[in-house]
Amino acid sequence: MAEPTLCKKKLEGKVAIVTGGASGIGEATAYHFAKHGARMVVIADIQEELGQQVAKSIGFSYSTFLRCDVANEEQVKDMVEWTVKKYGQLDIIFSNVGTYSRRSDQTVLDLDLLALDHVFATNVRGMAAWVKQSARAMVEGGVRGPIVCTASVAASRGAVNRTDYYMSKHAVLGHVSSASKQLGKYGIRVNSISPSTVATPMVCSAIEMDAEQLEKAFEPHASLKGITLKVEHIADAVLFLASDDSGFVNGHDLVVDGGWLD
Ligand SMILES: NC(=O)c1ccc[n+]([C@@H]2O[C@H](COP(=O)([O-])OP(=O)(O)OC[C@H]3O[C@@H](n4cnc5c(N)ncnc54)[C@H](O)[C@@H]3O)[C@@H](O)[C@H]2O)c1
Repeated sequence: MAEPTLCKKKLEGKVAIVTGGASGIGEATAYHFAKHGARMVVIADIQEELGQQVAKSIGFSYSTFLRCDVANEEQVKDMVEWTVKKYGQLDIIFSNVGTYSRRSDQTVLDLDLLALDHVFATNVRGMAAWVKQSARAMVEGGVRGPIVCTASVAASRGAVNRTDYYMSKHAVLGHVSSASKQLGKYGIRVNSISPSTVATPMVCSAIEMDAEQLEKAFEPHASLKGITLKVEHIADAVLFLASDDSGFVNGHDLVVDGGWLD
């Protein structure tokens, strides 16, 4: 048997974009990508101060922040072009931005369609714009880069409220599945992650709980006991899908829910 050799870092030399990298799951993943050798992690977000802070604490030699509203395709296109021009390539995209509805009481009978439009503009249109523009750059540059999108456990079930959010996350799975079939011929893998509830600013403010309260409230949902879901667990799953460790995985939704019990 050959002598074991030291493993190289999983993302050595790669250029990655993380959308929604100023906070929560995106922030944890931006750190994780840098820790695993990414040459540059470009953070896209609308929260400028927080985004700059994340890039600064990773180190400006390894990370940078650009303001980009994912609902605006021109901004998405500009950011992809800027990244390719500045760093020579785009290897990995983690399209992670998502938002809750302005209204938590979105039920089928009382659906506020303007609030639905807002959620869809970010969660569906924004996701589609990122997959489209980054895949175009990858095809053009001959890059067989992985694309990872954030769905949710809400992508595969219904709920008694937040109808628009649940609908939008179902759309993410449909989009990822189609993209994986269409982009496979270029060697581009497209997968998603589906976390269950994890304490991030988005969820804590929507549910009006602090992190500790939220973790306690959702702990009974997991069949797995003695461990609490943290954003780092999700970043681990994203890293798997973004690295060669998942080299033959395409069109897969990786659920990170500790065995969610309905
Ligand atoms: N936290 C959870 O329990 C959970 C569970 C399943 C799925 N998700 C999904 O995870 C993803 C990340 O959410 P999070 O929980 O880390 O929330 P978060 O609020 O901590 O992070 C989301 C980030 O997206 C940014 N953002 C929002 N709208 C934007 C836009 N139009 N353009 C650019 N940036 C924008 C926000 O500024 C924020 O920094 C979302 O897609 C969310 O739906 C979260």
